Amino acid sequence: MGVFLDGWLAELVTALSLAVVALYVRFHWRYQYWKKKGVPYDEPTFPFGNTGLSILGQKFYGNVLHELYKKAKGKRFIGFFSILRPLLLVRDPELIRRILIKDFPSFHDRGVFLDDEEPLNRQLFFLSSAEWRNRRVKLTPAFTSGKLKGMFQARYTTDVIVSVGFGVDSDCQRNPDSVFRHWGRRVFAPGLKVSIGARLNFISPPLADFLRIKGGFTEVSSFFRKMIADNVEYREKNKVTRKDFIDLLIQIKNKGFVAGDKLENEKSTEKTVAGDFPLEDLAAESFGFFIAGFETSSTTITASLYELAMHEDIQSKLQQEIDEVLKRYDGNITYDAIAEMSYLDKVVSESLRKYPPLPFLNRECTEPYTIPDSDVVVDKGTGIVISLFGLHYDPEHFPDPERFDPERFSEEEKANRHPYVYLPFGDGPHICIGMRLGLLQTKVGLVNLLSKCSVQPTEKTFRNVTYNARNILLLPAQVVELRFVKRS
Ligand code: HEM
Repeated sequence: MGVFLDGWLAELVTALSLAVVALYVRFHWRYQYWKKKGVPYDEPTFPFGNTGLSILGQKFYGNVLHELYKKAKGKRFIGFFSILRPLLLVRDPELIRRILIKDFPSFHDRGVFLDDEEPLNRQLFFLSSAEWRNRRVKLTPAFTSGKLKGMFQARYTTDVIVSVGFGVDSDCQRNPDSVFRHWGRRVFAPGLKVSIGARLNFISPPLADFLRIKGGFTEVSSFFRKMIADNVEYREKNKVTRKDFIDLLIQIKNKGFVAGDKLENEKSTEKTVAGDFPLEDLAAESFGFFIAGFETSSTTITASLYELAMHEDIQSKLQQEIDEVLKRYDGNITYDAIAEMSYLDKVVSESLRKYPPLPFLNRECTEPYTIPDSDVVVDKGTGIVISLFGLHYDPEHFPDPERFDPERFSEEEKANRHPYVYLPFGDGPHICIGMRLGLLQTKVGLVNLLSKCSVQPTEKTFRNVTYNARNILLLPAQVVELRFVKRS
């Protein structure tokens, strides 16, 4: 016998039904949000809003956003929902420019949730603005071209990142099972639970916060933190210096700034002092460099090689440039030699257009904001999303967008289009801090390979790429099979 009804089962079913109805009403009411504001929006469905396929791992989030972008053709922005959270996808390049740069004070957070109980989460990409600003000022001098030139060694992605970031030799090229590749893979090819968590951190931060989902790094946390702590201790004890990020981060930890840069004097305000960048933050930051630089650059190298294999004419033209420049540098792949390869720059730019490793940018509205030339007020807390697939594949900006054409990046073509329709590294104060390093290591990898080998498709090489729906970063769902043929 139940308290109100005949049996406990009937009471349970009734209570559950009432809860579902209450939830449904709550969602239905929330889903009127954009309508009430007079903003065009994509009709959401209960309970995931417009991002269900991505949260459930059935569709790549980059593609979900691309479709929304296409649906909003002719409009400056479109509203949508991630579960209960209203988001605004912005299409208009002029409005994008304002959000990223001029009106940055109203959008200074990225709006991604990562639990700060996990020490590795305390890194630039995820910090909220109060801490981010100070950290960004400290870290910027570590990425100047002078510093990169000093660190530069001709190695490939994992090795470069590991060498410059961690000060240890990873030997990933000769040993594909090296410990770094192993841990790198654990970060980027996580299990189901971690991958759902990672998607929620980006797609639905409030739910991730509610569920206290820590982000994907807990599994790898102790390995990286111990490695960095041992490394720092060894260097400090034995007075070892190497020209790498760890050196620079140790300087920040001990002195509060990086020596030898203009910024040292310009920006060392009273906030930039020793002691507010402890070892734990140093570890988080170097781990951040590892994760931000590992997959992004290797994806760009793979994408470039894939397109070059499919376009023999472009590959020959590039190899001709590489051969000519390297001849002048006695075969040495130096920083200056890479800088002289202008066609290489176009090829990499076009690869980043078609395959932006992070195919969206996000910001959170941090104070009510009236969209210029409209009556729409964006409320504090609203998520702002910019679809890079949308912009980079928009035929209005890039005619015949599926075609791989490095000439889109000739000075003339670049001058003919709006600068905010091509944003593989983002822009504004949150722009990728590792842009120069990412480009450099991608180019070094390509030059190393293409100076010795040509690349060809095999019968198994796919013609239509699809993306791994469980990942936030762009990763092909299939293996990219290519044949390398030694050049004579
Ligand atoms: C081809 C390589 C790379 C691509 C395409 C790429 C792309 C991006 C993008 C799109 C953002 C977001 C920018 C925004 O929101 O406006 C970003 C942020 C960031 N990237 Fe990269 N990245 C690359 C390589 C690297 C490397 C090598 C590092 C470090 C060693 C790095 C470190 C970071 C950090 C720390 C942030 C956060 C910056 C901030 O919020 O202040 N990235 N990157």
